[in-house]
Amino acid sequence: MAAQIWGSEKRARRRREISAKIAQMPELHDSKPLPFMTREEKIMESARKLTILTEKMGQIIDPTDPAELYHLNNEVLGLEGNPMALHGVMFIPALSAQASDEQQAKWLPRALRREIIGTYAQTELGHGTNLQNLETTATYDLATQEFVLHTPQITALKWWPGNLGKSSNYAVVVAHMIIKAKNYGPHPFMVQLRDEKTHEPLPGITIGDIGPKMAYNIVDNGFLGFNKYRIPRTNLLMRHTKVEADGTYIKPPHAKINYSAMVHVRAYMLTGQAIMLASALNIATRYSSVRRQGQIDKSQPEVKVLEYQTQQHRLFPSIARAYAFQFAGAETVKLYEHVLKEMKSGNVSLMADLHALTSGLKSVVTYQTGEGIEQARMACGGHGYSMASYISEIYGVAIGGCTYEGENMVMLLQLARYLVKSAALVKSGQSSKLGPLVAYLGVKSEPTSLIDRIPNSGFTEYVKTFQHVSKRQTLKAADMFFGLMEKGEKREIAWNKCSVELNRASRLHTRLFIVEAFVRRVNEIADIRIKEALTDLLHLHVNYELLDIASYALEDGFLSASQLDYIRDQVYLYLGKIRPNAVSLLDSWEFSDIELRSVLGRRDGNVYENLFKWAKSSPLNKTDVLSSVTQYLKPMMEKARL
Ligand SMILES: CCCCCCCCCCCC(=O)SCCNC(=O)CCNC(=O)[C@H](O)C(C)(C)COP(=O)(O)OP(=O)(O)OC[C@H]1O[C@@H](n2cnc3c(N)ncnc32)[C@H](O)[C@@H]1OP(=O)(O)O
Ligand SMILES: Cc1cc2nc3c(=O)[nH]c(=O)nc-3n(C[C@H](O)[C@H](O)[C@H](O)COP(=O)(O)OP(=O)(O)OC[C@H]3O[C@@H](n4cnc5c(N)ncnc54)[C@H](O)[C@@H]3O)c2cc1C
Repeated sequence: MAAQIWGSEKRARRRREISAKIAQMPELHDSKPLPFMTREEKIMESARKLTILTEKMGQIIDPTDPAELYHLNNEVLGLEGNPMALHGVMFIPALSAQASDEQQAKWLPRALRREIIGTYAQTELGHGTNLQNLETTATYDLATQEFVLHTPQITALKWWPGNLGKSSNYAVVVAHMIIKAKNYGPHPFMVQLRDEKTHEPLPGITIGDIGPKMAYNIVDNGFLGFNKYRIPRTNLLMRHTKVEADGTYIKPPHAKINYSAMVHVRAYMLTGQAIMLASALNIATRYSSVRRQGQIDKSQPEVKVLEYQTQQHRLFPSIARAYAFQFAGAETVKLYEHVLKEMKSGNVSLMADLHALTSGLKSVVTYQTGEGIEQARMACGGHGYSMASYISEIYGVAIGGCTYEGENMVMLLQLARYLVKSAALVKSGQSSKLGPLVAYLGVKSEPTSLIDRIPNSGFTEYVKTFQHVSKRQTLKAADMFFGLMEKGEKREIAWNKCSVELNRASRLHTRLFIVEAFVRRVNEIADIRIKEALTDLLHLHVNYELLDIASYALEDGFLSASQLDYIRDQVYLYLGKIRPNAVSLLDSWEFSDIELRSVLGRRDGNVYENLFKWAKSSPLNKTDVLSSVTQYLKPMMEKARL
């Protein structure tokens, strides 16, 4: 199963080997539990481990393999981030995709050797979503052949970029490029921010940390202002766009090609979300198989809380989602790598499809991951609320994904643009022009679902039902939009008036894709035992998800009330079937205790001993009487007693 999750036997084996090596290297372990550290201590601890990793990485992993590097980071540095998180996730991908060969030769080896640390500075205090209204300017000075970066007012301060505040000395900065008074829109520039020797900010640069956040507090998300700060013309990233010495602008082959670093993260973050969801569920499910509370049959001893149907219903559909996200994420990364290769050789025809797909997936996956992790926390009762579970940290980090790389609602609306265009093709009889991801919009649907009549259809009837509701909602929202315009409404106003319905279509379309990715994977599996276990999980997935969106299928009678009862029964049937495998389905992800960082979810299951030991090590327990008591509470009580 681990091979299914991680992509191959080799990958799964390498993960195990890497975890085993790290277990033998105490210098790479947290020196004390992260929840007991201040933010400054955590940042120091992370930097300490990061530098050891830089020295010893070659002994542990193949540093050219991104999957191995990712696992190493998760184990050693953890999910709260690290001082170079954005360096790997966005800075290097931005240079790789957007810098010319000559620029790459100059900067990439230095970045890869970690001579310099970089980030991706795009979002501003006043604007994150609407990139067209970013305010930082890069004005070309023909006389000196330099761009002059400037922050015209407080809202133009770069705000949020990870590791910008304190760690990075370089950044890819997105600014509006102005040449001879003409604004060419946002473009990426390579900018040195700090002196390479002293790490002091360079003159003309105001920079710092934006303060603590809900989670991710090892990352120094930062602010950045420029005061007429000059950089050479050749620091504009010039793989796709060029500005010649005389100010001549050569436009890129696709208007949005400079957005590639964002698409990179949107594609890769899906498996990251799956891992966080599976981690939280691993903790909750292990704990639920240790925790005994109450009886189902009063004549019997107390049961493990995992025996309760409500507990299973709370956890198991999310287990199925974690697998589904992992499989859909793997397909998306494959597509992304293909499109990137095509883009490098000038073929940009697949960019729109990739953008639509990743926009929808990042939104649905991050939202449902957040839901699943919060359920996992509640499933642990009181101990879930303790930082000893570590679930609150996982939650805080995971839901950051609902916001970064494009706010979820906004990204769903990006997918909706694609769906509406596709609906227009269907309506004008041009279904043959539909791309493979939306081809189902052009296929005539049956009048009613056959879900309960062909139970051995190998999920075909389920996929058809998802297709039906997605198609119906897409066409309905598109009709609403076109209808308003026909009545004379301006396009943008009509769009806004339909946007809730449009986003519903986007979610349904994305959920269909996730189901299909899960079905595709299960169909590919040869090992009968693995296939069986995953088929059970897939049964739970399709039935649970369909129940969740049933109102769309009931509206037009595609599903009947009795079919809904059938689907519900199937959910209960598969909850029971999955119960014996539940812990194994999560243990198969093979998270080490070091990686999970959860006292509650450790592999040994010694929950109560571990919790007591952990509480005793709390800094508050170093002394029996705190100074807050001697200084304030004791005098207060004494005064009251007089
Ligand atoms: C590893 C895990 C670790 C995980 C660890 C991760 C650590 C955290 C990292 C976080 C880093 C960040 O957040 S970095 C900052 C991220 N920021 C964002 O994501 C900003 C979100 N905003 C945007 O992406 C954009 O502004 C949009 C897409 C919302 C709107 O862009 P716009 O330029 O105004 O375009 P708009 O008019 O809406 O659309 C014009 C046309 O362009 C198309 N279009 C728009 N974008 C694209 C695109 N990328 N590719 C192709 N086409 C595109 C549209 O579909 C549309 O096509 P047509 O319909 O006309 O055909
Ligand atoms: C943990 C974290 C890490 C980050 N890292 C980076 C980084 O490394 N580099 C970087 O540059 N940025 C980074 N960001 C910033 C991030 O990319 C932005 O916050 C994000 O793109 C959302 O933009 P915003 O903050 O402007 O939200 P807003 O757009 O202001 O969103 C506020 C509300 O307005 C709604 N809204 C906005 N526009 C529309 C619209 N057109 N239609 C409908 N509704 C709309 C949204 O749906 C939302 O409900 C990070 C953010 C976080 C939280």
